[in-house]
Amino acid sequence: MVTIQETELKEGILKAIERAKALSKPVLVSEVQEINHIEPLTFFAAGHEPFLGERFFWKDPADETFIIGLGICKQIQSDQAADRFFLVEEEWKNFIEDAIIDNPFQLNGIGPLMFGGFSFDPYKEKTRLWSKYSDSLFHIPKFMYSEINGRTFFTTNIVCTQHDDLSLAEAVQKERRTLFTALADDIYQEKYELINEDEINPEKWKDTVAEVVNELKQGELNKVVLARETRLHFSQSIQLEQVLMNLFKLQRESFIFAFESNGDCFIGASPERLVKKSGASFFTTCLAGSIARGKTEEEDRVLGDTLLADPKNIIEHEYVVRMIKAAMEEVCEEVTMPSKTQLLKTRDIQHLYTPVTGKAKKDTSLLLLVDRLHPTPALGGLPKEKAVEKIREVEELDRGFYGAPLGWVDYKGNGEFAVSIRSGLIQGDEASLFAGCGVVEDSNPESEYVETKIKFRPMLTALGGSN
Ligand SMILES: C=C(O[C@H]1C=CC=C(C(=O)O)[C@@H]1O)C(=O)O
Ligand SMILES: [Mg+2]
Repeated sequence: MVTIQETELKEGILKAIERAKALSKPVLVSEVQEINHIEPLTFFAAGHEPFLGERFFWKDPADETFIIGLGICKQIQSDQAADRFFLVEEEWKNFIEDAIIDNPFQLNGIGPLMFGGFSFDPYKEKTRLWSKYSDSLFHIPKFMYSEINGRTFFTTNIVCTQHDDLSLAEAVQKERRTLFTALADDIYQEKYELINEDEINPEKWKDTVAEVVNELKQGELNKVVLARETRLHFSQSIQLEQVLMNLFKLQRESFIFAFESNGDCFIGASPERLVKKSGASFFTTCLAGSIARGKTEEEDRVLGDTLLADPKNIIEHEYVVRMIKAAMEEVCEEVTMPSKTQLLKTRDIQHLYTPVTGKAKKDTSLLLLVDRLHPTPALGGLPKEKAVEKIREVEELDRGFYGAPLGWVDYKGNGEFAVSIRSGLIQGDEASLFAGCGVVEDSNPESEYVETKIKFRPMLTALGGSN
C-alpha cells in the first residue's frame, strides 16, 4: 500500500494565510513529496468517487511523463478570442507569482501546474456540443501524481484566502488520506455496449472535399484540412477508466489524454506533438501524410515505402515542414531537423514524420510557441489564415477542442502540448469522434474519406466499437 507522509502542510498553510492577508488576494501553497510508484490508471480511478468531473490524465509517447490531476484548486477559463494564449499565460503567471512552493526536486512536471487546452478556432460559431469547454480552459489540480523518468511524486495544491484558518490543513489531510485508501480498491467496471454509430453527413463531406479541391486548383490556397464527426450511442454510460485502459494497451506510442469538464470528457490518443519545452530546448513535430498498416510485416513495409514515395502525401507533409521550420527559425537561435522524412507508425496508421528541435532565444515561452504554431498545416492548412477561414466557412463540424493544443505548463514554464487528434468527446452514454485529413490539389474525396475512417479507429476500438 502506498502511504503519504503527514508533512509540514500546516506550516505552509499558515504562511499562505498570512501572505493572503498582507496581499489581500488568495495565495497558493504547493507541496511536493517523492512517493512510491502508483499505477497511473489506479490513481485516476481512485478519483472516481470524490473528484468525478474534475480529473485529467496525461501520458507522453516515450512513457517519460505521466501526470494525473484530481480536483480543481483553480480554473483559468475564457471565451475571449484575441490574444488568448497570452491571456492564459498572464493569468497563470499572476496566480503563481506569490505562491508558497515546497519543492526540493529539479524536475519538470511537478509542483504547481496547469493542465488544459484551447478550442481549435475561437471565431467559429459555437454549438451545444462543446458547451462544457470554453475556448481556453485550464485546471490547476488539488492533488497530482507525476511520474517523471521513473521517479514518482505527489503534489498537493491549496488556495488559501485571508479568511482561512488551520482547519483547512486538517480538511486537506483528511481528503488525502481518503484518496490514498481508495488506491487499494479495484478499478470500477461497468458493462456498456455500442448500439449505434451515426456518421454525420459523409456524402456531403465528400462533396465539400471535392469543392475545396477545385478551389485549391485555382491557386490561392495550397492545403486545407477538413474534418468530420461520427456520433456513437451506447447501452449505458461509458466508463472512462475502461476507455483509458484500452488506449493504454493499444496506443502506447501516442500521447494519451483525458480532460474532464462539467460531466463531459475529452479523451484521445494522439501521435502528434505540437511543442514541448524543457529549459531552452523546444521540440516540435511535422506529422502529415498517411497510409494504413499492413497485415503482415512485408505488406506493412511496402505500404510504408509507398507512402514515403507518394507525391500527394509528400506535398501534404512538405507544407507542414515549411511552416513549422519558418515558425521555429523566428524564435530559435538554432533549428535542427533530419534531412530525410521518416515514418511514424501507430497500431492503426502510419504517417510521414519529421521531428524538429530548436534552442530558443531568451524569454521565449511555451505558449508563445503554441501561438506561433497553432494550427500547423497538419490541422489548418496553408496559408494559415486563409485555410482557417475556409474551414470556418465550409466545415459543418464544431471542432471544439479537437485538433487544438492540449497539454500542461508547470510553474517554471516547462511543459508540453499535443495536437489533440484521434480524439472524442464523451457525454454520458454518447460520444462524438473526430477525424480530419489534409486536402491538397491531388486529393480524391473517396480516399480522404477512407483515411478519416482509419483515423476514427483508435478511439472506436478503445470504446469497444471495432478491432
Ligand atoms: C487531422 C488529422 O490528422 C492529421 C495528422 C496526421 C496526418 C494527417 C493526414 O495525413 O491528413 C492529418 O494532417 C486527424 O487525425 O484527425
Ligand atoms: Mg492525409
